[in-house]
Amino acid sequence: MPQDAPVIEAHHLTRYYGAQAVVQDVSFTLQAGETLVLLGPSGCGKTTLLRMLNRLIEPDAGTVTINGQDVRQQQPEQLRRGIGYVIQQVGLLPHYTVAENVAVVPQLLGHPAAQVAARTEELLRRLHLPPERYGRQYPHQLSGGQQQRVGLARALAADPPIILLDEPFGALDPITRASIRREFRELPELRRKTVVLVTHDVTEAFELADRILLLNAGQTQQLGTPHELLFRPANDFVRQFFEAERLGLQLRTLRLADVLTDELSSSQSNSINHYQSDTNTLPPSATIQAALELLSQPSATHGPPAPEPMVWVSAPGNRPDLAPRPLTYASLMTAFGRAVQQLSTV
Ligand SMILES: Nc1ncnc2c1ncn2[C@@H]1O[C@H](COP(=O)(O)OP(=O)(O)OP(=O)(O)O)[C@@H](O)[C@H]1O
Repeated sequence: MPQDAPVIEAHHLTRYYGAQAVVQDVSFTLQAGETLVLLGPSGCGKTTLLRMLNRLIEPDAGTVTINGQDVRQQQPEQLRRGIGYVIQQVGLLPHYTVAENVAVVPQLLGHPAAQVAARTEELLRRLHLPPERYGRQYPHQLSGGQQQRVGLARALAADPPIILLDEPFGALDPITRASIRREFRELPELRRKTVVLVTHDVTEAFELADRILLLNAGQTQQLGTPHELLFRPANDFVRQFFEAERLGLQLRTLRLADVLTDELSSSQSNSINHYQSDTNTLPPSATIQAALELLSQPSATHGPPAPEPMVWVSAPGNRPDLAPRPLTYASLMTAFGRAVQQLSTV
């Protein structure tokens, strides 16, 4: 969970190319552990905004402070060693092995050799590149997805508190992309880090973001949680930007606890007699999408109290006295439709 002191503060950032303001008066504040996704159509200024955070581009107006210090007071090289940076083109050093590529920044920072070696091994293993197999290979011997994993390992190697990512999964096919994204999201160390990620992929933004900054023509259209952008769009641009994927985004954003409000707080349940196993049980914090996926598994229960596929929702943490509830497609979709209608009309 985010702590109080801001890690990154962007104040009124503006950048021109010629007469065109490609980033215009953009501000945001990020706390430790938060992930901000910069989202918007091609050319809207996402990369320019990201690169102003680590001084790869200097703003024409506005300031960036990191841990309370103006980045202009720091040498750009020094600043960048404390900030992990991952780009779509990966940018691995072709004449360095995989292990050497991962070790570059910790070595520059003077970390002890044994510590660097141990950290490199650990990261390669965690990103599904066993070091005994891949450590001595060269980048050209790896697939695009594997190179992208090395790029991530390299950005994480010195354990920087801040990571900036520019379309990090952009060059990959959709299946590899989804699986690396899942690995990325589940990396335990990312929970402590402050992450800013550029994408134009709406699903990716909703999967990874704590908050989204939606840009158009260099200007902030809305800064908020995925839930806020979806159900409280600030203007027509925001509403239309999500239109084509609205249903999928609602399924990924709403949680069982959001749609089963009455069911989960009611003490009237006789389902406990039928409750069989926890392999088909979801917590109330699971998304509707996760519940639909579990319902479609062959392992979904068929039996009392319902003859059709059925999963269970465990009681909320504050009501351990309640029994798990059965959930079928029909009951889930009814609750989901009711919740969407309520959220859309408030
Ligand atoms: N070095 C440059 N010189 C002139 N114009 C530039 C330069 N870099 C970027 N631009 C322009 O600034 C605008 C914003 O570019 P930027 O790369 O930040 O957009 P983006 O949202 O990241 O786009 P994409 O999603 O296509 O990568 C674009 O119109 C681009 O043409």
